[in-house]
Amino acid sequence: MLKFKSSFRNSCISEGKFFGWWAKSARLTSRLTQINKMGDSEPPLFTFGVIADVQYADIEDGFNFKHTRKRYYRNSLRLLRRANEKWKSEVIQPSFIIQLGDVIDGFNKKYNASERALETVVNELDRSEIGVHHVWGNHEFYNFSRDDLMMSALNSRTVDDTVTEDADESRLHTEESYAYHFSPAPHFRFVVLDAYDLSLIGRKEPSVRYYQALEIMKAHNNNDDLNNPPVPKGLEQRFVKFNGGFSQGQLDWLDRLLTRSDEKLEKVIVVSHLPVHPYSTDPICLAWNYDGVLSILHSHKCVVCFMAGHDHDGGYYRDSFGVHHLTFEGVIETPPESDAFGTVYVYEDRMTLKGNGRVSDRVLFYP
Ligand SMILES: Nc1ncnc2c1ncn2[C@@H]1O[C@H](COP(=O)(O)OP(=O)(O)O)[C@@H](O)[C@H]1O
Repeated sequence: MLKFKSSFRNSCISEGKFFGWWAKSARLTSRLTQINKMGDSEPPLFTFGVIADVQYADIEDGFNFKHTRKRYYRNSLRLLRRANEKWKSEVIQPSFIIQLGDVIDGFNKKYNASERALETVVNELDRSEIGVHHVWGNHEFYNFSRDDLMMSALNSRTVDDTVTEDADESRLHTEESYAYHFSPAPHFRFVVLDAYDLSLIGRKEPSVRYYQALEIMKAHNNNDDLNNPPVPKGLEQRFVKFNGGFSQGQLDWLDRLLTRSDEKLEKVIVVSHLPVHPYSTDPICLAWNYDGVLSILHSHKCVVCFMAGHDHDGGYYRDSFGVHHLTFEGVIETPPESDAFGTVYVYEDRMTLKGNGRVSDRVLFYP
């Protein structure tokens, strides 16, 4: 004990400073304990799980396009299992899970393994018996056509028909885009957006939306390879084939829906594969018409949070309207010894994100 004390004291500058530090640290510990106790003693209204960019494929590890990040294609399934087991073991079971898109990797298409890979991840998710809301990302479209996705296990829009009181509205877009909403608890609503509604990968070539997307791309990107960004830096980088945008029809629907939520004094969480705030992501990952979405979000009081994937490094920004923009770290670029998923505890005045591995803890007070 004495030995420890003296060597410890040797590393401290002075006894006075040591006791000052000790008193400060003790106060902080007690405050943190109080905060934890407050959180623990107050049961959340409900909780939900979030995971992004699993990109599973039964292939050897690889790298991203720039060779700056390793991609762990097989291990991503292990991390998905770990997340699911954690959610399953929670004292308060999550009401649902949000899968933010790119659940299997585009490489599956090359190996004719798309169906098998999808079955593998869906079986994995099914083990917890917690309902999953699936968002569609670019890798969904590398593997499947929009028609195939509509018929697949990745179409979770049917889930909302059982939980929303606005079934008519949720069906509004059945033919047009994969956008829907659901209300898991009174005064809370989630909106799933289709960020590839206008895109070269999510629309068939002879279609109005494909040609609209082509026009947008031609106006901003002259490269032969449209996955190659038009500029090396800045917001214009987002005009690449692996991104997309929201049709005017979808934006009008979102606006109407949020007006209704304002009237009902709801809190709304919007989710999409592509982020919409430039400070919440590397701009190369932004939705083409991110600004159109932002101006709608900002014209309604009900919006509290926007969650996205796509940028595997993740990001966070609270904008000037108090809306939290969370971009979740991608599972695919998460080393085997780490994790990348979160559980969100929803309260009357805030949401608390409990992150795992690369996903940080955050307290998100409503605007
Ligand atoms: N700078 C770039 N130039 C050309 N092609 C690119 C560039 N960045 C990505 N790509 C291509 O775009 C596609 C999507 O990129 P990828 O990194 O797989 O997306 P994600 O981050 O969604 O996994 C891939 O085919 C990739 O090779």
